[in-house]
Amino acid sequence: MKSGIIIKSGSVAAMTRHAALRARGLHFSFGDTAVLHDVDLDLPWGAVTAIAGPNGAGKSTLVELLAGVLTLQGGTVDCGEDVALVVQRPAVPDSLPVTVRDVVTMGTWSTRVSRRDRPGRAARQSRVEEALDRVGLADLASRPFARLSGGQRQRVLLAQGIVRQARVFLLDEPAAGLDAASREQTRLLLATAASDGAAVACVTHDEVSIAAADLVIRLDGGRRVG
Ligand SMILES: Nc1ncnc2c1ncn2[C@@H]1O[C@H](COP(=O)(O)OP(=O)(O)OP(=O)(O)O)[C@@H](O)[C@H]1O
Repeated sequence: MKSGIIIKSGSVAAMTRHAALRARGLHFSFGDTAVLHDVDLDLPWGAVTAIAGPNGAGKSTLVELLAGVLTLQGGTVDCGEDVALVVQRPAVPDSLPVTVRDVVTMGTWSTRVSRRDRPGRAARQSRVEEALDRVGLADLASRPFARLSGGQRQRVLLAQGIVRQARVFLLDEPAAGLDAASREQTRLLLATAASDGAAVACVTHDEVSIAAADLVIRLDGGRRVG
């Protein structure tokens, strides 16, 4: 993956021109505490971008701004695409009776496709089953979402994004708390999404994931340092 297809076949300048998501001059503060200072970035199509940096550098804040979960205070984010956000610790009340399959099926509720162009029920169901299979959760499809581990919940959200046919995936520490085999499986999933053309960005502390990424964005103290 370090030999990212795009880097080898085109220039970084070309990737920048065709960025799936472009952010300029991002500033963000929690109260009086500034946590991001003038951050610029481009997420290219067809590549995995690792967002790295020490604890408290502002990585999660950055991803939440890019996904629109936090409201911009300064700067711009341009992205005309459906963004799938896979948060660090997907939470759900224990009493909420939703299964893994239900959560993935929510990906078929896209409002970006007109009712007329929406695939039929059977096609939607088979898309859900394929996505469950792709993230390795087919065996857990009927289990309540609240009874999954953190890493499994992240994979469910990833499957939901796949079903939604999201073109931009933002993941906050998809490797955190996973064993080596699951980390490798997640890296492969992200690489496959990128080789299918999606723009993938993941916050990570995992050196193997950073080394495997096509591009690395480094933050320190809320500033872009690489
Ligand atoms: N809701 C909040 N209210 C106040 N300060 C916050 C809040 N969320 C984050 N911060 C602060 O903003 C800074 C950046 O936090 P952020 O979670 O974005 O860093 P991070 O790089 O993702 O860290 P980590 O690697 O530990 O997950 C930290 O100093 C943190 O304490």
